[in-house]
This record gives sequence, C-alpha cells and structure tokens, in this order.
Amino acid sequence: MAHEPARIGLVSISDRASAGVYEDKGLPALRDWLARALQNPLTFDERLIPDEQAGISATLIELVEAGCSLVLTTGGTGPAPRDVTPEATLAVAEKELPGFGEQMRQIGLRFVPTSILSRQVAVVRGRCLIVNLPGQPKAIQETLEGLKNAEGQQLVPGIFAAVPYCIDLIGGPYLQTHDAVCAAFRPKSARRPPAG
Ligand SMILES: Nc1ncnc2c1ncn2[C@@H]1O[C@H](COP(=O)(O)OP(=O)(O)OP(=O)(O)O)[C@@H](O)[C@H]1O
Ligand SMILES: Nc1nc2c(c(=O)[nH]1)N[C@H]1C(S)=C(S)[C@@H](COP(=O)(O)O)O[C@H]1N2
Repeated sequence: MAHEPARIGLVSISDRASAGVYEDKGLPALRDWLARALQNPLTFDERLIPDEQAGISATLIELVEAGCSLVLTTGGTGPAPRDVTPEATLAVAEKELPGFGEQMRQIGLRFVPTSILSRQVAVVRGRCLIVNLPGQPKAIQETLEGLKNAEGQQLVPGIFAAVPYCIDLIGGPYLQTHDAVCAAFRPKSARRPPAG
C-alpha cells in the first residue's frame, strides 16, 4: 500500500518576521524538518503572522477546516506581554494533551535553562493535532527530534515520536517516519506493514 498523503499547517508567529524586520526562519525550519522526517507525500499550508491572539486563533481554525491533520506553530510561547500563542491555541481546543508541553520543556532544558519559560501547549481540534514550538528556529529540530549523542543514540526522545499514533487516534492519515531522523512509536496492535 502507498503512503497516505497528509496536509500539514505551519504557522510562524513573530511580530518582526511578519513585518519584514528580519527574515523568517521558522517556516523553512519546520518544512525542512518534516520533509526529512516523514515518508508520506506532504502538502504544506504556511502562514507568517504577528503575535495577535484573535488572528492566531482564526488561522488555526482556518487550517483545521482546510483539512490539516497536524498544525505546528513556532513563536510566542514565552512570558512577554505579546506572547499569546498558548492562549490562542487553548481558545480553539477541544482537548488539551498536557504530556506534550511537559516533554517539550524537558527536552528544552537539555539545551537551555530558559526552556522553563516556554508555556507551549498541544491540543486537538476536530481531526487535527496542534502543537506549539518555541520561536528560536533551532528549537524546532531540538523539540521534534530530541537529543542524540555522537553515535546517533537517542538520549531524550523528541515529541514527534508520539505524533503519528496521536494522529491515528484522532482519525488522520497513517504517518510513517524515517527512523534515522525520528522513530515513531506505535503499540504493536496499531502498526501496519511498511508501505512500498
Ligand atoms: N520566525 C523567526 N525567524 C527567525 N528568527 C526568529 C523567529 N522567531 C524568533 N526568532 C529568533 O528567536 C528569538 C526569540 O524568539 P521570540 O519569539 O521570543 O522572538 P520575539 O523577540 O518575541 O520576536 P518578535 O518580536 O518578532 O515576535 C528572536 O529574538 C529571534 O532572534
Ligand atoms: N528546545 C528549546 N526550547 C526552548 C528554547 C531553545 O533554544 N531550545 N528557547 C527558550 C526560550 S529562550 C524561551 S524565552 C522560550 C519561549 O520562546 P518563544 O517566546 O520564542 O516561543 O522557549 C524556550 N524553549
């Protein structure tokens, strides 16, 4: 059986990148990592928007309604007055998945002590999983992939290992990863034979 196609929403949330003060590095980092990690044919819906709560929520709803199974945001998760991504995400949530936020902060602490400042959340809306990632472009790979040693041994699992099974459970496409980048975990009963 061939890999199922998947639609993924990417949202970079930054006042300055969206105003053109600096070049946005969030969308390319998200797109490049997903293209390396997933075997499925992917369609990306990309948005670069300012840190405005109502606009962020409206963008998330629009991407879910467009048929995205996964939406990744980057930026606006910290404590600064303009950081409102978690509030905007929770406002459109049907269910919260606190384990993602807990693990994301644990991963971040292996890289920077200020990871504790990120209020990132993950939620389900309809058949879509929405996950907040920090704004630092380097945090995208760190959070999704986790930490490996020089021999490629996984020291801290990245959160993406749990994303394919979550998407199975909410009725989305069967995502297959490239194990060298990120080995997805599924219970044995949920595994399908490799597509080819
Ligand atoms: N989309 C992005 N593209 C490139 N670099 C970014 C982006 N978002 C954040 N950064 C970098 O990470 C740093 C910390 O991210 P953070 O989200 O706190 O930015 P910020 O200072 O709130 O940005 P802004 O004012 O644009 O919303 C930024 O100062 C910037 O160097
Ligand atoms: N993995 C990882 N997590 C990280 C970071 C990082 O560099 N790597 N930066 C932290 C910093 S410095 C901040 S302020 C918070 C919130 O960032 P944001 O407001 O850009 O989303 O994310 C944190 N989480």
